[in-house]
Amino acid sequence: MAQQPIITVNNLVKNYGDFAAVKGISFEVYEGEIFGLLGPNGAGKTTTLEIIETLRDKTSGNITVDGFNIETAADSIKQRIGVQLQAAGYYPNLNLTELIELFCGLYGVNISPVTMLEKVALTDKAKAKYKDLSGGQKQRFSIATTLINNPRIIFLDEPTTGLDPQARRNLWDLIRQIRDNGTTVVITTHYMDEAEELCDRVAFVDGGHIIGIDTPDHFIDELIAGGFKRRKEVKEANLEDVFIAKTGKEWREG
Ligand SMILES: Nc1ncnc2c1ncn2[C@@H]1O[C@H](COP(=O)(O)OP(=O)(O)OP(=O)(O)O)[C@@H](O)[C@H]1O
Repeated sequence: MAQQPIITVNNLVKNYGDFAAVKGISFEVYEGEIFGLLGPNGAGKTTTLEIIETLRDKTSGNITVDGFNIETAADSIKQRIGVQLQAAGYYPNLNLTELIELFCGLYGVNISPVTMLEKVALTDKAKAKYKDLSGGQKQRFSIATTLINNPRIIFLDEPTTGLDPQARRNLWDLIRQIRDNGTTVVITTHYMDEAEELCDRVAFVDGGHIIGIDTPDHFIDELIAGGFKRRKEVKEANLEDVFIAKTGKEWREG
């Protein structure tokens, strides 16, 4: 079956004053995939995401999200997407149930907080405050908040940074589950193992340009076909596998 684009970015340019952060990039995100934007610090990933999310103005270029043009239908786009807020966005004195109720009010939707917390395995923290959660729990909670308006697409900017190996793997499972339930996921990450494991396709961004888009498998096969060889013989496991084998796979953060 042909892949249906749900996001189309055409020749996007973003200048901050004299500085060109995004220099004419084009790509499509397909419906139902996990799409990764990869690249070094300052490559222009967050800028690109924020423009697609309608949070930042572009300098030029065309973008459509779920059939809506960002210039003429930003409000319709906002209704169809879920964006992870930075931690500072959460009221410190509200517990998770109250925070979800607050978000439901903002979106004008009626969903039980327990249902949302169940999706991210946080029902036992329903009465806890956000600030008292572990790093992995905070990330899961913020992913739950992206799902409240039943979005077509969610955007996750480095969702596993700072998490331990179990918490990262559990978050990968959660993100796959969200994809399997029909939500398209756009993610940025600096972890290549994460991108390889999680993303259906990735785009490499460097210096404001896209320098390649493909599946992780194709990229790797292409490199090998070009004669690339790792210097060291690769073992069948790595230190992270040892860590997981010794400490288990269960949720760690209570
Ligand atoms: N508001 C701003 N004003 C001026 N320059 C900015 C602004 N926001 C970002 N930049 C610059 O634009 C470039 C791209 O930044 P961006 O945050 O999009 O990169 P990134 O790929 O997300 O990087 P990282 O991986 O570090 O998050 C950087 O050189 C950054 O300093």
